[in-house]
Formats: sequence, structure tokens, C-alpha cells
Amino acid sequence: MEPGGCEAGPAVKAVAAVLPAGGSGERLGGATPKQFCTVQGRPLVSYTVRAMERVSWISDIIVVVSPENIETMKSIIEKYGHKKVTVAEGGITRHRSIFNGLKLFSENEFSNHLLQKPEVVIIHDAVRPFVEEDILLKVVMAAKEHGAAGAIRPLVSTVIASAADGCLDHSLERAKYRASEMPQAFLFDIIYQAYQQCTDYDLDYGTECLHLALKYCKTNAKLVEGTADLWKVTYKRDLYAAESIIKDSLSQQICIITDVKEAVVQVGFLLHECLRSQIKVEAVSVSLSKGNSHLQNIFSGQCYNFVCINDKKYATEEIQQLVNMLEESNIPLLHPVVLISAHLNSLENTSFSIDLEELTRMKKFAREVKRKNILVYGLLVQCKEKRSPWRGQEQGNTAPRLANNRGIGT
Ligand SMILES: Nc1ccn([C@@H]2O[C@H](COP(=O)(O)OP(=O)(O)OP(=O)(O)O)[C@@H](O)[C@H]2O)c(=O)n1
Ligand SMILES: O=P(O)(O)OC[C@@H](O)[C@@H](O)[C@@H](O)CO
Repeated sequence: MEPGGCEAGPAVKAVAAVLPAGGSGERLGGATPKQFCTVQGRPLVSYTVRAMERVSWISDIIVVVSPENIETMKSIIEKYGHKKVTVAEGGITRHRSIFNGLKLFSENEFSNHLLQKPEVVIIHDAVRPFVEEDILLKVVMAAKEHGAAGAIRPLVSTVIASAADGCLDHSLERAKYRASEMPQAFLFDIIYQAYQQCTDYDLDYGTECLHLALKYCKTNAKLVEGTADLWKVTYKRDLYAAESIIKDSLSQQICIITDVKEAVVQVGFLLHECLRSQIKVEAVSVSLSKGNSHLQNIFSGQCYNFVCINDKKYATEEIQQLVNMLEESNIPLLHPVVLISAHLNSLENTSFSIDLEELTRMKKFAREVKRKNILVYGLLVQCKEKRSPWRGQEQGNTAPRLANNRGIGT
């Protein structure tokens, strides 16, 4: 799908992203460059790549890393199953790295169009992992119209200039200025020409791509208000902040595993209400997991909470299968994995006593697996509807209410 290919805004033929990741992370300290520091067991750069590859209309992602980290980056791509990613060799400065990334799209005696040249190219620091499709679409559409665009944020501190003697010379009126953040986007030809023309001084000391577009292509970038989480991981504290945001996000991901298809929407509603009261999850994002992709969710650190929904009599089979898969996979469980078996009962097909036996069995099973950092809960959803509770809203049915849910945990 092309961005803006829907009703809003102009469509853009092809969009690619260049993620500069070739720095040494001096300000963060430590031997490992910050883009390769792990957060919840996963390299920071992998979160940014994932944020980009989730956007369907970004066709190619170029990650630019220093020569000594090329193999590391390739193994990260393989381990986390990243798609659409090409690794480029970085330069001694950020601008030189970005320029090297752009060269992969330009025809020359070596590459002769290795990759399709995009109409618009996004440039986004690999150490800014919290980037959403919304801001990416905004800067791409603005770049299509203006030639260049970049995310901005209000200044937190006032900007001052010091005199030669180290004393205050003057300060800027903070309200008139903004911090330049990422993502930025450019018509490819504009930013590529700017890099081709810029001086070594620009390449070695510049920090602003928007400035190059203005200076060499007379292009005034459109400035787009960005969200607070576009910040760049620069210091150690930023890594700790990233870790807590990622943990928080993981705790809110719920993967529903069910073959009771038409149930998902309604059960998602039910569980959202139920879970909010039971485990205080503010925003629940529900995704449907098919086949063995549950493991991939855990392995790629995308989800650690699973709800197995079924309306069969014996609920534990599915949970036991998932636990067995986890045990056989030897995946290091960095978080507790929460498995909720939601057992749906309409009044006709079974008496409450059978379910209690089932839940007692579940409880015993739950105690056994808790030692492996796997928390198993049983949820009994007694549906009051006489008819199949799974007919959609369009037939005038409201989602079946939780008549009597028993969250029986470990
Ligand atoms: N030669 C360089 C320098 C920086 N970057 C990338 O540009 C982004 C933003 O730069 P910065 O935060 O300055 O990263 P570092 O240069 O690594 O940090 P420091 O200045 O603390 O060394 C980072 O993703 C970094 O990896 C790059 O691709 N090539
Ligand atoms: O200056 P640094 O090398 O720390 O990081 C690059 C930042 O300057 C840059 O990402 C934004 O200011 C937007 O241009």
C-alpha cells in the first residue's frame, strides 16, 4: 500500500528508510555502541528496525553500521527475522553514514540500482526506537509536498550563547525555537543532491540534514510536531528509560490464541474489560496468533501474554501444548509469560461442576509451571445467552456479559 494511498493525502510511489547506526556511543559510555546495547535481551537497533518494518508502505530499510559491526548487524537481522533490511557500511561521521546509505539507491558502476530508488526517503536515527507509523506518514507526505520535512519538539531548556570569556553572551527566546528530532523525510533527489554538493566540513561537523537541503537545494523543510517519545538514546539514563517503556509496552500486549473465529472481537472486548479489572492493564492490544507464531511472539520479544480461548470441554490441552513448546524451545524467558485459558461455557452444554474440576486441574498444572516463570490462569466465562454467544453485533446481539468469571491463578 502506498502512504496516503488511502483517502488522505497524495500517494507516494516508493518510500525507503535509512537508519544511521554507525556511531560509537561515546556519551553513553561502555564498550558496546548504544545501538547494540540490549534492552530486555534484544539489541536497541532491532526495536527501531521492527518499528520501520511494521510499516507496510516502507519498501526498503537501510541500516548503516560501522565496518566492524556489519556481521553483528546481519546476525541481528537473521535472529529476529527482520525483513526488507539491507546493511550499508557507515562513515566516520553521521552525515557520512547517511550519505553511504543513500548511495545504495543511486546508480553507479558498483550498485547499478541494487535497490529501487525511492521517491521519498526517511532518515531516522537507529537509536530512536519509539517511532510510530503516524509520524512517519506525516513527514513523508510533507516531504512529498515540500521536498523535505522533519519532526520537531518543544525545547526543554533555554538555548544560550556564551562569550569568549565563558560568560553569558545572550539567550534565545525559547518559545521561538524548537528541537530538531527524527524522523525526517526528503524527496530522494533533493537530499541526495545536497549530500553530493556538501563540503567536507558539512560532512564532518554538521548534525542537521534539514540544513543541507536548505543550504544546497534551497528547500525549506516542513516542520512537523512530533510526539514526546521520539527522543534519542544518548546517555545511560536514556537506555534505562527505553527499558522501562519497552517493559511497559510488553505488559500490554495480549495475543489471543483461538480457533473460535467469530468470537475474537467479542472476546477481545470481554477480556479487555475483565483484564482491566483483574490485572490492571491500561491499554490492551489484542492480536490473533495462529499456528506456532505464539513462540515467535515470545522469541522476538513482541508479546508475553497469551489468552487461549476455546469452547471445548477440556481447556488445559492448548495451554499445555504452549508450555511444552516453550520448554522445548529453551527460549530465555526474560519476563513471566502469562497464559490465560479462557473457557467459554454456554449454560446448555455443561454443568458448572465439570468446569470446577477442570479449573482445579488447571490450578495444579499452574503451580507446576510457575517455577519456569510461566504464570497460568484459568478464566471461566459463563455466557448467559441461550443462543450461540458468538453471533456478531450486526444480529442485534450484545457481547455476552461475564456472568461469572473466576480468575483462578497460581
Ligand atoms: N559515524 C556515525 C555516527 C553516528 N551515527 C548514528 O547516528 C545516530 C545519532 O547519532 P549520535 O546519537 O550522536 O550517536 P553516536 O555518535 O554513536 O553517539 P556519541 O556522539 O555519544 O558518540 C546514531 O544512531 C548513530 O549510530 C552513524 O550512523 N555514524
Ligand atoms: O547530534 P547527534 O550526533 O547527537 O545526533 C544527531 C541529532 O543531531 C539529530 O538526530 C537531530 O538533531 C535531527 O537532526
